[in-house]
Amino acid sequence: MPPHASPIANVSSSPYAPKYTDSLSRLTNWSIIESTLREGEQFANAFFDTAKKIEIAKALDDFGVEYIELTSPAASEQSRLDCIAIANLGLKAKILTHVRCHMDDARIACETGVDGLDVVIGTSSYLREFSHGKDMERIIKDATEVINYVKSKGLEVRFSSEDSFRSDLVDLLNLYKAVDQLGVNRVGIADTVGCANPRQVYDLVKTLRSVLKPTTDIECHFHNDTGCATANAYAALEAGATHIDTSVLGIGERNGITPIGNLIARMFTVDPDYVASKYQLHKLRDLENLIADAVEIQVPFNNCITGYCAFTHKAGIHAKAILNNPATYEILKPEVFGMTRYVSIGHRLTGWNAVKNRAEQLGLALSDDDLKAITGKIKKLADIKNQSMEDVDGLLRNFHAYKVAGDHSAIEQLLVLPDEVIAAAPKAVAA
Ligand SMILES: CC(=O)SCCNC(=O)CCNC(=O)[C@H](O)C(C)(C)COP(=O)(O)OP(=O)(O)OC[C@H]1O[C@@H](n2cnc3c(N)ncnc32)[C@H](O)[C@@H]1OP(=O)(O)O
Ligand SMILES: O=C(O)CCC(=O)C(=O)O
Ligand SMILES: [Zn+2]
Repeated sequence: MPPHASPIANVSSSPYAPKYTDSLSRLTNWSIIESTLREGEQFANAFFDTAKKIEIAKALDDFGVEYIELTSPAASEQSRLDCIAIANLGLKAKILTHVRCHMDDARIACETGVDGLDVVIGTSSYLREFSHGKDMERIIKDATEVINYVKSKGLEVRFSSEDSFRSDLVDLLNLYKAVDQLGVNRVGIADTVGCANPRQVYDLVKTLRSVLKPTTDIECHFHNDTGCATANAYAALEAGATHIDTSVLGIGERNGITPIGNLIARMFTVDPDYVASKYQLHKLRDLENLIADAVEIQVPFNNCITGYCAFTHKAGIHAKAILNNPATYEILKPEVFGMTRYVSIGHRLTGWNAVKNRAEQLGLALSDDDLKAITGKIKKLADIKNQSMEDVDGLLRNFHAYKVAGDHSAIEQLLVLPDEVIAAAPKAVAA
């Protein structure tokens, strides 16, 4: 095995793999703040009753997330009761609740039994003018009061600037320095409208890292409006962020945030053993199915790891190489996640090596010439419509039976397209 190779991943031979250790990087030392029960509740379809919230919290805890973030107890009486119920489950994960930078919210939240508060306030001019109406001086004043109060209760506190990437950098750094001096556990950066790209994220996190105490953690929250939520999370960790907000399947306000499964897939390629040591990877599919059912959506077909064709190989060139060595076209090993690989055969992009493999699975001894002839027949049929595995198996079995019987004319017959198939074919094919 090449240096750094892992028996659970196919990532070791990338010529672009990091060749030196970047002192800022937290790519191999990071935590998840799982926000399905906060950001996820902001998804248009989401309604979680208490029992469902508890089931989700337990499933997240089983999976191994470090933190579970809950909707503000100020949102409604039931939200408050649910916060208390989940804070009292005795889970391994730390329980946080997410509140406005306001003493009313902080007081209610501190009485719920959670481990910590994620405090947020918008800092962009859009939000200062059109949301809460406070200037930077007032934000720092309110932040100071809330943070001191939460700390006086002995709880963990994170302070975050909503819409960080449309906020003035000098304003942001002044605010973060002020809250850092107050002794927050973490500061947060939020790409609330999904406008940031990985390079901007890297720059902002790196700058922030340089002004904070080394012991202050950095949490990042990325919306996916322009498709960068997972890449931005990766860039943030490269630049020294310590915590990433996720939700299951990425559910959240609008089209949501970094999906936990995407983050796992991405980070697995960096340090598979580290990721496998923290999270119960084979439970990811059940976790996603739980949320998909709860909010009445399908797991997307192209979901990382668990999408229904995430480990399906189709084109003949791919199929041959995959059958020889799965590392050729797979960066992740399906079995690590409790998934299985599938080679699709019954289509016009198939190749004789894939057909040979299927014949071997069926225990049918056929020569290479036989298999090439059968492949030709599959392609002719598949030019009209894709063939099922049963169709392909039937063809292989019949060919084999005629061969054993020495019935050459039956084989010839088998290899031509029947008249009724030609007649039923679309005109261009029949001609
Ligand atoms: C980007 C994000 O996702 S942040 C998290 C979003 N989460 C939520 O909104 C939680 C669910 N929200 C709710 O249940 C309600 O909005 C509540 C309970 C928080 C507030 O409800 P209401 O008092 O009816 O106010 P409303 O929702 O209409 O407006 C928000 C109020 O919070 C203020 N506000 C907005 N953001 C903040 C903030 N970060 N810190 C302090 N105050 C804020 C606004 O100025 C406004 O105050 P106003 O009542 O003086 O106008
Ligand atoms: O609290 C935070 O950091 C993030 C809040 C949020 O959901 C957002 O800004 O999109
Ligand atoms: Zn958000």
